[in-house]
Amino acid sequence: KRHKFWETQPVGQFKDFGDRSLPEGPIEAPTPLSEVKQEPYNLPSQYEWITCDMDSEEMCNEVYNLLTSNYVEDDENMFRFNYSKEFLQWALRPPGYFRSWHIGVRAKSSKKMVAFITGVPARIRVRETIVNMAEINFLCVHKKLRSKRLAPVMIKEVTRRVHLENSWQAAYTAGVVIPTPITTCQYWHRSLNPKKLIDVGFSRLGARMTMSRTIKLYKLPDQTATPGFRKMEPHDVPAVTRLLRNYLRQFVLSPDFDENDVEHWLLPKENVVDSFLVESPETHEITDFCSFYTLPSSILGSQNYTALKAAYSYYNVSTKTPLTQLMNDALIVAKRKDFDVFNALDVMHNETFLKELKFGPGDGKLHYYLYNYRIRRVLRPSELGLVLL
Ligand SMILES: COc1cccc(CC(=N)NC(=O)c2cccnc2OC2CCNCC2)c1
Repeated sequence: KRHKFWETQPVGQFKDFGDRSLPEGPIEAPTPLSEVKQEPYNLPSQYEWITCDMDSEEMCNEVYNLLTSNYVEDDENMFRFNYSKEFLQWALRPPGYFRSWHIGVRAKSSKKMVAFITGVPARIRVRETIVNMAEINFLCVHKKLRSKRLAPVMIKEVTRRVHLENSWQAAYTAGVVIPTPITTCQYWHRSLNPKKLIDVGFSRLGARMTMSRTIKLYKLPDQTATPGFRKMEPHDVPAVTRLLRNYLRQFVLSPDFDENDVEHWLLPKENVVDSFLVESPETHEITDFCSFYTLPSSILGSQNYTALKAAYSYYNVSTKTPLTQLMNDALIVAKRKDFDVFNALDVMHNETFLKELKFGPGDGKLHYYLYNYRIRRVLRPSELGLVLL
C-alpha cells in the first residue's frame, strides 16, 4: 500500500525490512539548529496554529472537548477514549516538558479548535544507548476535517518544534500499520464488571454461559493477598526508582526513569494513576511494584451507560511476589475502585499472567514506532519495556 507521506520520512521503510547491512541507530544525522525551519509549516488559509498552554483551564477545556468528540474509537466505533482533563495535564507536563510541543489548530472564523498533536520529552534506552526522544501522542483531527491531509502537516510541525529543542528521535503508537512497526502488541481485557461490559457490548456472554455463571467466573476477593501490599507514597520514590531501573534493564527498549520521572509518572494521582508496592513485613525492603492508569471511554450507543471505567496496566515489577499474584492484587484494588475492565498489552512479562488471570484477547493490535531510529530487527512484545499513554 502506498504511504505517500511516510515514504518521505526518516523511518524504517518496508523495502529495507530485514536488511541487516543497515546499522542500528539514527537514520538521519541532526541538523544544525540554524538550519531547522524557523517558521511554522503552512496550514490551509482558514486555519492557524495555536500553542496549547495546558496550565490554562480554558485551553485545557478546549483540548478535552476536541478529544472527547473526535479522538480514537475502537474498530466497531462503539467506544471512544475519554481522557480526563487532569489526566491530560499529567500526561503533558512531565519533568522538562516544552509547552511549544503542545500544538493545536484553530479555525480562524469559528475560533474552534479542530486539531491537536503533542510531544513530551523522554529518555529512552535502546539496548545500551540512551536516546533523548519525544513521545508523540494525542494526534487528533476533527471528524469533519478528515482526509484533508491535515495529519501530515501536524506531524511535520511537531517534528520541526522537537528539532528546535535539539531532539531528533521520537516514539509513538498507532492502531494502524504505517512504515514500520518495531513491534506489534496484542491487547487483552480482564472483566471486572461483566454485567455492564455485556450490557454495553464490550464483551459477549460466553457460549453455554449464563450471566450469573459469568459474574461468578470474574468474581474477586475483597482483600488483596500479598502481605505488605500497599499504596505507593512519596517517601518510596528512591526505592521504587532503584527497583524499576533494575527491572527495566532486561528489555531491549525502555524508559530511563530517574527519581524525578518516577515521582511524576508513578506517584498515585486520583483518577489518573494508581501505584502499589510490596514492602516486606520482615525487612521493610520494597520487593515488588504494580501500577495502572485511568482511561475511561465514552460509550457511544448505550441507553443505560455513558462511560466505561477502564484501568490500563502501566509498569509492574516482580522480584519476590509471583507476578500473577501481584497482578491479581492489582485486579482486586481496581475492582474495589469501581473499574469495569482492566486492560493490558502483552509487553514485558505480561503474557505470563494474562490467561491465568482470565484476561481475554482484544480485537485489535497496538503497533509501536520509532522516528529516525532504525533497529536491527522487529522486537517481540516481551522485549519491549515501554508503555505509552
Ligand atoms: C474500550 O474503548 C476503546 C476506545 C478506543 C479504542 C479502543 C481499542 C484500542 N485501540 N485500545 C488500545 O489501543 C489499547 C488497548 C490496551 C492497552 N492500551 C491501549 O492503548 C493505550 C496506549 C496507546 N494510546 C491509547 C491508550 C478501545
